[in-house]
Amino acid sequence: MSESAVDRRQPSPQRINRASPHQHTEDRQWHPRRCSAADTAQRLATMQPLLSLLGQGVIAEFDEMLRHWQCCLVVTDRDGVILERWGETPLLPPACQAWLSPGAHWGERYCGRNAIGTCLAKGRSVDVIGDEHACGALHHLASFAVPLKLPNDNVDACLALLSDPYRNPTRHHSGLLQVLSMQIENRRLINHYRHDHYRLTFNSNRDNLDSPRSGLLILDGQGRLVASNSRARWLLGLEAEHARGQHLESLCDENWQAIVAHLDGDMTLRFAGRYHCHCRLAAPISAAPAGAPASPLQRLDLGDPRMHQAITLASRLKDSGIAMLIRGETGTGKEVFVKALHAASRRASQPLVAINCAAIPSELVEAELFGYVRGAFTGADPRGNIGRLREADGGRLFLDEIGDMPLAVQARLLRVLQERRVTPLGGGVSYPVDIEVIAATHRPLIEDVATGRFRADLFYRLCGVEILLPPLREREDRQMLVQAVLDGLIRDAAEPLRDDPRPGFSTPSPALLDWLIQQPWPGNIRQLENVLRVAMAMADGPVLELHHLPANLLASAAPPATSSLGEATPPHPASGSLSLAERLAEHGGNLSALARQMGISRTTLYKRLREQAAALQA
Ligand SMILES: Nc1ncnc2c1ncn2[C@@H]1O[C@H](COP(=O)(O)OP(=O)(O)OP(=O)(O)O)[C@@H](O)[C@H]1O
Repeated sequence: MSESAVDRRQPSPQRINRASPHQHTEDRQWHPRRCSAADTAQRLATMQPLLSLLGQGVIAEFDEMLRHWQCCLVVTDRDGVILERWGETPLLPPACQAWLSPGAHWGERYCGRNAIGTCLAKGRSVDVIGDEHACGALHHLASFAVPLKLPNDNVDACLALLSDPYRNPTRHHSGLLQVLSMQIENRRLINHYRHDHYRLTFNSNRDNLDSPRSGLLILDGQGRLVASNSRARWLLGLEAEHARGQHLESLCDENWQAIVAHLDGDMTLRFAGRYHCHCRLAAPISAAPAGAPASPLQRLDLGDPRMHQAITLASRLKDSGIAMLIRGETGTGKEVFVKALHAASRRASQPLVAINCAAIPSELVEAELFGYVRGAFTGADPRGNIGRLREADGGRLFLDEIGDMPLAVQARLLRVLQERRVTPLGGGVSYPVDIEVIAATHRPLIEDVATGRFRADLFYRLCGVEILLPPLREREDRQMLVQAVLDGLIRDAAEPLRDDPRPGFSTPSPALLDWLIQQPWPGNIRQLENVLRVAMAMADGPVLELHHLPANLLASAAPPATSSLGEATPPHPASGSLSLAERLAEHGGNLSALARQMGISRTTLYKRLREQAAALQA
């Protein structure tokens, strides 16, 4: 008999057979439970992203080792419920095997001390061998567990190796688990941030840069730290909560521009003034020109062919002087698109001045646009006003809802665009302006030209090219967009909610994602954003579930009808038979609250109220 075989038959008396004075009490108190099939299925669905990541080759690499050690590997959710199992444990008694299959609940509240439950409770790796388990049914086991963390560092799962306790395999088992958990942590970080962040991998040995033991820093376009793996924080002596937001330049001796110049190549950086590390910087997947951060426009390209076409067109024309008219239903992201276009253009450092032609009373549009001299009209600011056109000098003027511009103002605007000079109201002096103009509308403006509501000459000056943004329900990248909108909400909430104990990372459960993707979204991305905001507020963890949405929100989706855009546009959600004025009264006159419920902007609501009032008077 070989030495290792002898070892296998000789369990350590201290660990395996040590009698516990409380053993019998504990046996009665602690016992693993099984979740119902429905509960297990729900848990599996929630953790699907992690399970498919494990299935994508992470586990396959260790198959042979599991067979050799005759042990099994399980992954559990945050409660300690086993979700999946790999490998066999032929030496374990059948009663024990039952606790290694999906649905078995290893939470400490049922099993007492055990590697899985205790690891999840403490948030660190734990090994429990033989009668160290509180539950007598588990005394035949040696179990080793490591926590798995989300990109925001919160533990959401656990990975455990389970075997009979006779092999004394602690060192190998915990080593394997550490490597696996690092690999999973890295994959999750890379997957989560792959689209618009840089990845800096570092190691003391150039040949080990691909190892899961390498440090990994996730950086934004300016070189600020957005996330990191635990190995990187350990190597650099960073605390998780203080690491975020630090600039890479404060950690090493090189400036960001010089580091970006080495994109995809190897380089050496000196960290903390002492440690020389071999490093490799990888670009975000969507970054187009090598070495440059992804442009704000490209970041909107999440995989929908029509959005891709719109973004490509805008990217080509952004500095050409050709006027662009952005058209799309309310909430499709026209303003976001214009802001991204401006930020990506040569005029990015100059002002982008937006004016919403639907929101300003028609008699004030001229004053707002062209400005006025002192005492130009009753009620005017006594100091005069230079007007939005001159405010935009050197930059870009964004005329939102251009279809609502009064005809008289259209004539004056046309003159300004032809002469490139502005004359304020009440004054004879004209001022030169250097502006690019970009306009947006939800209306088919060409039809307004045909009916005489919009000047043809102004239309052709503003519409060198029309860029159409697809409604959300027709976009093929809805899944990516849901996560992008969530990421935006988390970023927005980060500052004011710094003391909020809720996790800073959210992801929809498969069921919620499915539901979100199926909805007709009459209010497009704005409505989706509002729904996600509600889910985030209702959720008590990082996973947003369908049941986090109030029933009225779930019921508010309606089938598409035909709109003035000439495309399918659903009716307003939950419109019922109440007039807008009545619904406004129900909201205590709060325009924002009603607009939010309808999934439209305040401006659009205000306009619809005016239209309804006019229709009632007619
Ligand atoms: N690509 C995107 N990623 C994340 N959020 C987005 C995106 N596009 C739009 N949004 C969000 O959707 C909402 C509506 O966007 P935006 O105001 O640009 O739409 P719009 O078409 O100009 O609407 P309206 O016609 O009603 O003025 C905003 O709150 C914005 O933050």
